[in-house]
Amino acid sequence: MAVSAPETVTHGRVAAQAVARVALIGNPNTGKTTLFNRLCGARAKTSNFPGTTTASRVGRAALPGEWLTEIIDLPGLYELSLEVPETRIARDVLSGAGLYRQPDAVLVVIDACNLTRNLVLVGELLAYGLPVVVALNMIDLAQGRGLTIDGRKLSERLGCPVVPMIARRGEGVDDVRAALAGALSHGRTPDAAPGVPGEGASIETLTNWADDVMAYSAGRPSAPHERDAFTERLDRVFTHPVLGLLFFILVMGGLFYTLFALATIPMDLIEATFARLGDFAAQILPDGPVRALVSQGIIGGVAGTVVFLPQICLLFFLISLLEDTGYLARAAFVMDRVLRRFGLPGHAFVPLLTSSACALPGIMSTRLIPDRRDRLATILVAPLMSCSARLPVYVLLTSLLFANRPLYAAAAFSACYLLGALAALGTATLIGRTWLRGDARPMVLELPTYKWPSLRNAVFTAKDQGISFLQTAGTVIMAICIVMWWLSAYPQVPPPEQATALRARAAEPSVSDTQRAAWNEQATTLEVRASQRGSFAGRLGRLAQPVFAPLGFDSQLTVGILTSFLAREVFVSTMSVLVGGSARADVDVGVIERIRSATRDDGTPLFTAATSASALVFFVLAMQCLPTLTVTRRETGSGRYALLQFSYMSVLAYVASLIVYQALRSGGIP
Ligand SMILES: Nc1nc2c(ncn2[C@@H]2O[C@H](COP(=O)(O)OP(=O)(O)OP(=O)(O)O)[C@@H](O)[C@H]2O)c(=O)[nH]1
Ligand SMILES: [Mg+2]
Repeated sequence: MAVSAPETVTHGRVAAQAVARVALIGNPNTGKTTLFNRLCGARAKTSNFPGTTTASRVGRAALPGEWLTEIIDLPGLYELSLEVPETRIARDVLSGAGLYRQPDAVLVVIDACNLTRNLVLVGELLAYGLPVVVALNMIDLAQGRGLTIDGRKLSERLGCPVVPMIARRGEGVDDVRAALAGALSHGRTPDAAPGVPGEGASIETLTNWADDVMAYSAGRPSAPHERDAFTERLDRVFTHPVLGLLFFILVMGGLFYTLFALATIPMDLIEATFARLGDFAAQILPDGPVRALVSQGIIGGVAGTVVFLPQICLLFFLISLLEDTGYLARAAFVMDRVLRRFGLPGHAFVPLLTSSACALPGIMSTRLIPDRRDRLATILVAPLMSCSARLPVYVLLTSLLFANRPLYAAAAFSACYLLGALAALGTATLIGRTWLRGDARPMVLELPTYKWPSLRNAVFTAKDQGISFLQTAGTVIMAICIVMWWLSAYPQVPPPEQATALRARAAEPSVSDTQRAAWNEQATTLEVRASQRGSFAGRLGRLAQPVFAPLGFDSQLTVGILTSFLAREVFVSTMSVLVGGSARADVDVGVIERIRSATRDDGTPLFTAATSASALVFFVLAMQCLPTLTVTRRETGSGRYALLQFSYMSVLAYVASLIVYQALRSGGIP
């Protein structure tokens, strides 16, 4: 919870700047966060999907008249009286319970297109007795549908200021500031307008009152279900049980294809650039441990991180666009029918989809799910969805599996996502039938209106996610890379006798140039292999290797797998550092090429088809993310569930990889 502890305000003294608190509240998807960002100059995530904000956040805004204001952006909610987590937070904030200091005013954002339903919440808030300012948002959309709302008449009936606005374009934001400053300087609650239902009024009374107010202030009566023919027609397709599902699969397929096709261009560029940079560093630095650390450890580590940035940014860019059009909410609706069969609520769609970017926000967004049983089930299965940290590993392993056959690679890539999703659903069913018995509740999700997606929003989302990837994953990856490089480079062992002998023979003047080069190369390979075997990493890998041998992993791959238990994306860079020494002499080969040419101790290729497939399955299913376990523990309030999640997924991954490897081997595939 991001709400800060209460501050003490000295009363009785005229302060140049007073700190006032304003609670920002409203139905889901009405534009609260958009307004919050405008008021506070912040850039919190907004999207055309109800329930984007799941925890409150606080920002500061300057209002006219020296008011320095703290604004609390609350999660969207329909009725204060409902017993769900987000309304409990809102009620606590409004009544100043616990840590919260009671706000000095309430800013309600209402959607002009759904006035009646939004007014129910306004009615409840008016009964609280705090000064209220109503922001009448999305008037552009309302006008587009021939609906006009008279702000003055509405204000008259509500007994509080009403400011028409278009938060997305920033129109009316100054008026909101002025109205807030006015409400704050009035201090005490104005008397309720006649006709406003008092405290404890039933939802029925409130709805009747809302209808009445609506009829009085709107130019054309509109029921919430009244929607234009275009929306109707689109919805009939998108929410159709069969067509809707087909369309959904098509959209997701297109999404991943675009991702795969477009991101490779900047990825290749980044790989080539870093390869050159490593080459350059190796040339200018004097020979020794520093040169090796910089050109292999550091530059290799940075390359292994940055190379996946294009894909992560592109994924979030595309999801943001999709979300903003309003399509994603239809997809959730379609998915509800599917998910409920597996004992998950339609609400779980958002956390699961988010988890296919990253399980951390995914698990946090399960706060939306009202039922604890449903919530727990969703949290437990969420990390099985393929997150973007698996992306680099999938890219690597699928391209090792299907070199120069991009179509096959793309298919294998999609199959990984499918396998993850199926494992999640299967596990949910299993949990629902055994441990957490009970039916998932049907979903009540409001379909937002269709909108043109905001490009600006998508760019910002992509940028934010990219930065946060670099900050969280990047720093961890960097650190692990350097440690891994050290583990694989030390302790240094003397070159094997055979290598020394080869070099001595190569140094003789009678030897031809080609023969000399060949002998030297053989010597290098022998030296590298010896130093790897003697290093800490080599010893560790050999120690654990028997456990992973039935999956087709050699000691290098075992080291890669072991280190990736902290954060799975580390795998690629670990492998690239580990096999770095045995790379071909030319420095220009990229990461993937280098790993492809890696060999086992006996000289046979490391990544055979069976091993690549087995490793791929392992990465789809294994729980290799320390931060996720921390969040599971926090969200479920018990380390037990984190432990359960870890053990279950590890065992699942091991068994599945074992089956794949052994089946492929017995099928004659190397
Ligand atoms: N056309 C139009 N769109 C708007 C306006 N204000 C916000 N939006 C869009 O409405 C969508 C929802 O905005 P958010 O700010 O995320 O809404 P929210 O109330 O914070 O939503 P939750 O956090 O999910 O409860 C976004 O796609 C915004 O770009 C407006 O005045 N006109
Ligand atoms: Mg929000």
